[in-house]
Amino acid sequence: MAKPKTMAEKIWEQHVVRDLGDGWDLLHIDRHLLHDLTGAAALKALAQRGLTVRNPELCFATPDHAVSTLPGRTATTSAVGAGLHQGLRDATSAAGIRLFDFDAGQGIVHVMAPELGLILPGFTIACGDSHTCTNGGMGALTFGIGTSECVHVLATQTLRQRRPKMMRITLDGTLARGVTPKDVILHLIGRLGSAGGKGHIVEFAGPVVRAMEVDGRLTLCNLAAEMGARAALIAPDDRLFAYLEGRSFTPHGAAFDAAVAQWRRLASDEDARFDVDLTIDVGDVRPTISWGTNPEQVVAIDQPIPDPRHESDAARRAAMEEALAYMGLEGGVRIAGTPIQWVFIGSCANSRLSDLREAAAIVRGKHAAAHVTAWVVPGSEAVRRAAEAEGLDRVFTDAGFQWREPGCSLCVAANGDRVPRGARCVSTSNRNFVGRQGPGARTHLASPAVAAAAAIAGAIVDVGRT
Ligand SMILES: CC(C)[C@H](C(=O)O)[C@@H](O)C(=O)O
Ligand code: SF4
Repeated sequence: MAKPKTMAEKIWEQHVVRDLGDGWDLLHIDRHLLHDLTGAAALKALAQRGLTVRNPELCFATPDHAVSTLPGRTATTSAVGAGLHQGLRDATSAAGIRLFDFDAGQGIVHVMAPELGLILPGFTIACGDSHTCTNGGMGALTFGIGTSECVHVLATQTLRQRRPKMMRITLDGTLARGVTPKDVILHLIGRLGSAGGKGHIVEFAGPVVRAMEVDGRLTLCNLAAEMGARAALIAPDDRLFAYLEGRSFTPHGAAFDAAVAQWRRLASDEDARFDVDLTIDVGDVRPTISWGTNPEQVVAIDQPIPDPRHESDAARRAAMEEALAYMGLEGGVRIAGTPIQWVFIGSCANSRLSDLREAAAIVRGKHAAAHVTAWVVPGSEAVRRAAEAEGLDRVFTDAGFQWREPGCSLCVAANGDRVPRGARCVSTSNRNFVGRQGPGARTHLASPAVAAAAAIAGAIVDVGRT
């Protein structure tokens, strides 16, 4: 009998072009996604080496990191981004690569690609970006790679990879009311640590994942990068097939049915062996928020910030003290009640339609606190249009929030926009590193619901109690 395999092993084996020895394989890449930073740089480097793109029809590009998100923007509104955007336009047009430009499907690459049906179960996906793992929520095997590896993929449509270790995290229980996929993944990162998934491809499984909408699965896989995982993925199921049917790049008619039959066989075999196999009951997870400068420094919203004086490990204690000093917080004090000045609802972690609905449900009929600047940045033009069609933009603008154009925006502050020094921002993004949202800016990672509630209250509040 054939050896039982994990889902990642099945996809991996279907894509091996050559065994390179020493645990390395050369893999075929089904889709290569390019953005305005690494994508444009890789195309430039390729041209400089006199090489051409092997399969332009398998490459798809969009400008997201450095574009302006100001309403009414053009390609030159962002002074930092203008050159990068033009570079991506020129290079993709010269290479014959399809560019989803402004007013033509633009968005954060990890938001627009799944919604267009560009990511299908069983595909291998490469992108010069660490959050490529988001796409594992679609049942794809992903590779977040560096610019030089992007050049390799452009030239050969293959990628050299070392065979990974496999980890499964089975999420058991039933989520409490008001607890979102973002809370679950922040909780998991807090519990397992920011190196908890290191060297592994993480498969999320179990009843909580099965009950989760596709958008939520994308959020879960997105933050696997913050657990150090090489990739994350979720077995495709009827919920995903229903999501995929009819999307622009999804197969249609009989081809779709045939694809579904193939996709059903991707799930890990019953007896498949994982190097690490965890089962975690998430029934008691509460809305969760980060307090520090690393995504593992999180706390349930009704709990006090951990006190470094109670930490016995000296290195950890020092890291906690340093984080608290940067964040302007004190250990042992309840996090709820901390005044905030900024809110950012956006990023590839949480800028899909369901995220905007989650935030709008809290904001509707209320107004942001006078001292708070609150931005809503939809993940893609398609999300923006869908949200506007159901009036969500008005819900936000009536409440004093800014309704912006799609892009990475304040998640990484690479387009010139930034949270001011010393300002405290509740952000639905995925990284809270020192200076991530601007020099001296203080970031608290949270769900759209927690961020929206904080904007209204002008302080971090327990959404369970608003
Ligand atoms: C700029 C890009 C290469 C980077 C990444 O790799 O993730 C960015 O998207 C981020 O989130 O920090
Ligand atoms: S939204 Fe943030 S995390 Fe996602 S790709 Fe852009 S910069 Fe990276």
